[in-house]
Amino acid sequence: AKMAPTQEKHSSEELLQAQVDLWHHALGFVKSMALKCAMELQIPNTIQHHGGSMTPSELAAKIGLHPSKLPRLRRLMRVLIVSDIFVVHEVASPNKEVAYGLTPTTRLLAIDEVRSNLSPILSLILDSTVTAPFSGMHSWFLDEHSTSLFEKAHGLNVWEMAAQNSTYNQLINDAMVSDSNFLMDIILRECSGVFLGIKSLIDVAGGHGGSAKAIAKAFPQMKCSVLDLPHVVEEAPTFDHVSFISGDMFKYIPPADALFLKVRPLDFVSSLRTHTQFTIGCHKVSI
Ligand SMILES: C[S@@+](CC[C@H](N)C(=O)[O-])C[C@H]1O[C@@H](n2cnc3c(N)ncnc32)[C@H](O)[C@@H]1O
Repeated sequence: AKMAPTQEKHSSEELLQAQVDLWHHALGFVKSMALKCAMELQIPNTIQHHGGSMTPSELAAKIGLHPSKLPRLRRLMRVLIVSDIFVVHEVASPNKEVAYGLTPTTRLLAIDEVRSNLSPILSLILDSTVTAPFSGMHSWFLDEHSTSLFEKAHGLNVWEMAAQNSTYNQLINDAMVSDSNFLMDIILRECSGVFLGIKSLIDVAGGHGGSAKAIAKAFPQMKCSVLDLPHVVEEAPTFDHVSFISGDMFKYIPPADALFLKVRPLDFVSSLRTHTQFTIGCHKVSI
């Protein structure tokens, strides 16, 4: 009798490469966690305050690590250097020491750059309330009634959690302001024309007013308001020229010349590239 076709034979090299690919993919989370760790150890700020360059031992001493952790600090930094989060260069010393430096990416995390500091939004993205639900993704798929991955894991949605927990409320509100400060500079630089002629504007679900503040500053004649949920508005700062309205956008939005709705859809398929869309009246702008 004819034998069943045997499994296609692969060379040892192909098998080993396939195994390495699996390992790389499975360990992808190490990149995120290394970034979280560097932020929590204040590494971007520490290097920035030291003039933009530090040797591993200088860095370890400054952030308060025991000398026994130095080899692991080098390893952490190697992960981040491979991802172009930091750079490394050799310093002119007899023992050929290296020094770590910042890149345009990490400069966005250094506290001195107040307007464009993205660490609050990254702290939210890397928070365990956001990352942990991903390990239950299969049960979300198998549950026909589940809404979001977050809700499946926590039993309530992000806004409900923020309403119940003031620390979480602050984490979210600060995150949104940091994203808005950064993006509004670019939006106002690239397409401020869409705002011309508008006398009153409401930023719908505008958080703590990061966007509204930037618009009001660029267009002082415009009456700018922010509509958001009560637990957000209660903690909102006060700004000249921006008023806050507490309410639910699904129930009532006060009239205005323009409604501004800034959303940031995450496109997981195209490897987590994000883009921003904002809508003003009939204009829909994507950057
Ligand atoms: C992802 S944040 C975006 C904040 C802001 N638009 C920005 O781009 O920085 C979503 C905001 O929607 C608010 N929100 C959620 N549900 C809402 C509702 N039903 N009515 C009004 N605001 C709501 C949240 O409190 C939060 O501030």
